Amino acid sequence: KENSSLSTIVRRFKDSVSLGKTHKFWESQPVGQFKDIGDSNLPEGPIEPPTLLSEVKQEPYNLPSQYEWTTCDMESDETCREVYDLLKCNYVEDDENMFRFNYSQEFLTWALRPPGYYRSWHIGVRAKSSKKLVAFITGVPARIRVRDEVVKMAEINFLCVHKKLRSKRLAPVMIKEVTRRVHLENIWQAAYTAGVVLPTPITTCQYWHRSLNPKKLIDVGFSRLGARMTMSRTIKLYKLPDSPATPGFRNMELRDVPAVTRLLRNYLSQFVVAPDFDENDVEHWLLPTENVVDSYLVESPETHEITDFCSFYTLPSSILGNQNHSTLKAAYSYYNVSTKTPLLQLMNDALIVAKQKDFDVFNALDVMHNESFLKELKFGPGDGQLHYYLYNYRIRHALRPSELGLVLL
Ligand SMILES: CCCCCCCCCCCCCC(=O)SCCNC(=O)CCNC(=O)[C@H](O)C(C)(C)COP(=O)(O)OP(=O)(O)OC[C@H]1O[C@@H](n2cnc3c(N)ncnc32)[C@H](O)[C@@H]1OP(=O)(O)O
Ligand SMILES: CNCCCN(C)c1ncc(F)c(N2CC(C(=O)NCc3cnc4ccccn34)C2)n1
Repeated sequence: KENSSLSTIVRRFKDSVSLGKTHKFWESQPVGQFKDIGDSNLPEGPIEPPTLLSEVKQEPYNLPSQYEWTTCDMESDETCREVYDLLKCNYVEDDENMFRFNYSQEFLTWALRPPGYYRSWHIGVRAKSSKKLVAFITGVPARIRVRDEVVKMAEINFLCVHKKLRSKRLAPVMIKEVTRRVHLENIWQAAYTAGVVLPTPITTCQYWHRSLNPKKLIDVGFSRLGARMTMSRTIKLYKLPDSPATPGFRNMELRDVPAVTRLLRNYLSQFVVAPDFDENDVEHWLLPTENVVDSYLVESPETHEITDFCSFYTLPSSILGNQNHSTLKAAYSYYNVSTKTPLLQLMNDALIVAKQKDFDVFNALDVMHNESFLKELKFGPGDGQLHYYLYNYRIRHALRPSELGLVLL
């Protein structure tokens, strides 16, 4: 978006203010502090040592008296529906409150039940009287490599407080409670992302968007007709072939897990921060799951070697207050590896299959090697930034997005 809208200016102002304001909660936490930026005497690694499990607070943190903790069993359709409804109405919106993420129920059960997950890390808050779910926060276990150290971490996500309960300091209680429950499993680090600036990002990424259905995107206000552009010229600009160009480009299947794991582990080893995926992880996170995650690979027609891989996840957004459309169908670039097929061609094939699947837009962060294809494949810079954070682990210098090999949902 060339001329920054007022909301972007306001957000940038808030971001810069955040650097100056006191963060009563975050200044009490073992995270990089703004005052420490540039202090290269501070060692890289854990900020606080682990404590003895007997020393971890055994009972949950106190909630305001009218609320109670609940563990959300995502295997229960009823509970999963309650979580879905809470997020559908109260989760992340864009700066102009035109869109709100609408993570599907099947996406949530996939995102929250990876190998080795803990049900106790799916934490809800209910009103005692109505039993209504009013807040949520989750963790899932992950092995994250930072430089040459593989660290057991919790990936924290889906922090949500009902709109009616905002600005009551509930979020810090949710965060302390998930921290306590993660500590009980002898895990002392976490990774998380947010659209807001907190102490202290390890890197800040830019979102890029590739129009697939430009007419709808303009109708709903996601994008604007370019200067000196007509609608028909815009539709032609973003037109894509009907089928992928790469010979041997096909859906990933269960039998491909070992080869894809090798390909991905080798590729991710070049980044400073990246997941340490094994075959079980690859089977869960990357095997195609309808309406949740799509993954493709290139199998050489001659040698049957698997040489390239690309994937994207499905995250629709509710369109708030538009007569003609209620849902924005968005695909988010996930993990991509190119060893033989040029990344540009591989990603163009990803755009082609996403368009075939009726997505309206294909989003990508400027992480890994994504910058090499964004402009050429007609992605435009978004106004959303995504800040990456580690909890209880210091990185001496902020990373460039291209040094990051981690995509959170
Ligand atoms: C070892 C294991 C560790 C595990 C934990 C690792 C840490 C995990 C951290 C969580 C990773 C989450 C990853 C995601 O899910 S990011 C997505 C977050 N969710 C949304 O944006 C959905 C819509 N918004 C809401 O539901 C509420 O506004 C939330 C719940 C976000 C804040 O509620 P509310 O607006 O009613 O505010 P408050 O009065 O209760 O509390 C104000 C305090 O909260 C700090 N705040 C505000 N927004 C965030 C945020 N996104 N991450 C961390 N902290 C945040 C804020 O700076 C202030 O602290 P301080 O500035 O005074 O210090
Ligand atoms: C905690 N998990 C982090 C990932 C959650 N993710 C995917 C996310 N976090 C912050 C963002 F800034 C963002 N953006 C995608 C870009 C975009 O599409 N912006 C227009 C738009 C359409 N729908 C929505 C809904 C909410 C916010 C912006 N929206 C900006 N994505």
